[in-house]
Amino acid sequence: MLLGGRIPLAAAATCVVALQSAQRSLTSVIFAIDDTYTEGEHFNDYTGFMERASGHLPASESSAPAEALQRLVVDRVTLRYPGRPLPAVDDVSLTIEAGQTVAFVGENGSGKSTLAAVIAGLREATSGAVTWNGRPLADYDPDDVGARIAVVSQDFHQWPFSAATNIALGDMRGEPDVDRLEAAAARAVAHDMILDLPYGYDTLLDRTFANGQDLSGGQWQRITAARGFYRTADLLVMDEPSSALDPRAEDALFQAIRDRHGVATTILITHRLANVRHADRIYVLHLGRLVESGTHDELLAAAGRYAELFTLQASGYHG
Ligand SMILES: Nc1ncnc2c1ncn2[C@@H]1O[C@H](COP(=O)(O)OP(=O)(O)OP(=O)(O)O)[C@@H](O)[C@H]1O
Repeated sequence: MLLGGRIPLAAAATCVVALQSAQRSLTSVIFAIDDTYTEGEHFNDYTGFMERASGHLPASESSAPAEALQRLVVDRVTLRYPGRPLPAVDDVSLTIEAGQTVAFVGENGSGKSTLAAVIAGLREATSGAVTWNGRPLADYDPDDVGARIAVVSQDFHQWPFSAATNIALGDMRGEPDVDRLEAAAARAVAHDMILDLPYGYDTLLDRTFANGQDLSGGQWQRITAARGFYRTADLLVMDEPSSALDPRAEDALFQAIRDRHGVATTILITHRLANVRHADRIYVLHLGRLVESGTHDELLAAAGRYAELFTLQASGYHG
């Protein structure tokens, strides 16, 4: 582990400077910072974030402004991590239309997060391509396309800032907007919880500071989801957004995700299959390969891997 559970103060200060001086360069990578950074290839790459935020990673020479998402195509994408015998994502093709909610499901290690990272432009495919309105993602200005994509990662970082700033980090273009901030928090079931904090939205979320406050894992997860909702992105990737939430909060969060249907595009990754019933399309991954796709009803009728996992979960794993 290169960084501890908390970002060191000096790094936080550097980060604030980087954020302030490089608002234009701030991309969805902010959602993908992880405190379990172990190698240069990690999905949640802190160094990669800092370099992008400081403008160190050059945009592609042919970069073009990204227009609003109409159709996203994953065309025969394979990603092989260095030193791994098998690809994490193996020859996957799928199409996502604007406004759809799609779900990636499958057992641990089946490649869901890796595929989402390729779609979000956080990882480069070993082969194949992701196209945004028919044009390869790599052709766009990374900052520009990044501004249209938000990723709520399962390995979110706990920033030592106020609750308001932690949410506002979701969109650094312009001054934080209080109404938008509170609306995003409400959708993520975070608003009332924040109002209960000693200083409300101004509460510093780090107990090592005077008057700072610690949050539980589930409370942090709500803040992180609020960060995702705060960003007015065309495409929102939510990777296990409810793993630490209590049932009431989880239900409310998934209702908020359903409310996006037809308005914005959402990729949902979750092991809680009851929450993907309403998805327009469910993609089932197994050992990196796309093995099934369809609606919940279609997949149940097909009596394949999804039906097996769903039935197992619905029965409480006791058969
Ligand atoms: N940074 C990495 N370096 C090497 N291998 C990796 C890395 N990240 C993931 N993998 C491997 O890639 C495969 C797919 O991992 P991935 O995290 O995409 O699966 P997942 O379906 O999202 O899993 P989970 O449900 O546990 O979150 C796994 O075998 C995993 O061990």
